[in-house]
Amino acid sequence: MGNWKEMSKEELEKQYSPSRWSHRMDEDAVIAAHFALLKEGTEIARSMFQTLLNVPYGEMEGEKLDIYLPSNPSKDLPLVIYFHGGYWQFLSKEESGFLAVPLVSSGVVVVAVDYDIAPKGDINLMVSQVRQSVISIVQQYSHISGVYLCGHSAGAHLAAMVLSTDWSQYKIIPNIKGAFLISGIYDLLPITNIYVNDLLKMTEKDASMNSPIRLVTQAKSSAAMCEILISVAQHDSPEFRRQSLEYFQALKSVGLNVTLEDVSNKDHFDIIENLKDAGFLITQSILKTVKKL
Ligand SMILES: N[C@@H](CC(=O)c1ccccc1NC=O)C(=O)O
Repeated sequence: MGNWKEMSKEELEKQYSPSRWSHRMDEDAVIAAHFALLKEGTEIARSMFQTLLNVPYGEMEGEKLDIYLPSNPSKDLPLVIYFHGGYWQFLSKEESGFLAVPLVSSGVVVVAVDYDIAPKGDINLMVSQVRQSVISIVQQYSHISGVYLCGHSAGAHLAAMVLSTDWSQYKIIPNIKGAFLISGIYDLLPITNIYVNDLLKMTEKDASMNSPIRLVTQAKSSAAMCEILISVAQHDSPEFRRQSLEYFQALKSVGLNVTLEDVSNKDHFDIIENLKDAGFLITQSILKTVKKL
């Protein structure tokens, strides 16, 4: 899978430092602006809509989610579950409500999920938490018209891991109708020996077992009815772009319903920040898919 094995540690660290590829700002500024925008957008969403904040989906302290509700909730609304990015070590649901602004305004329920980021949580715990969050939502909201997943960066990885879940080990099988995977990582092996793994402390076995690109056979059976949209930014690094392309090809080769969207003039950060706007390409794709427009 690619030529990352031939790259020096220095080159790999550059490829897996999204902030170094932005054409808009320098590294520190793009990350600072990212945090500020997501936080501000989340506060706007909380002021606009009825919310249920800090709803538990499990026993552990970190297993909480926020629900953003349309004002006239009818019975069969679509529901989008969002998993935030931040390399499994930054961000939280407190910065994950921004995308509710255009979606909830159009009659979609939005759920933002917290999971225990590193160093508190490891990759196995995070994957099991996001799976449990989906189960919990489906149990509580039996009247919705469909459940859709959305994730950015590390959150797209987690959403992809949900698609590859063997649900026979759970009490119910959630009917996931679609997934929006934005600038994700689908093979974790390239990051096991670089700075990203300093806090995560994944072994190669952890990385391999939690790599969606190695679990497409499971996705083929668990996500057979799912509409999958993989988006990647023009100014994502070549390695990030390769990861999206190869995951797209792998899902396509087993016959899944998957589309790849190359989003021009965006980088790793504004590709998700722009989901606060109704007119943005990916917002429109999400609305079309979940509302069957
Ligand atoms: N060191 C990384 C940091 C990073 O990827 C990041 C940092 C804060 C919030 C989100 C991030 N990335 C993806 O979600 C970078 O160079 O961008």
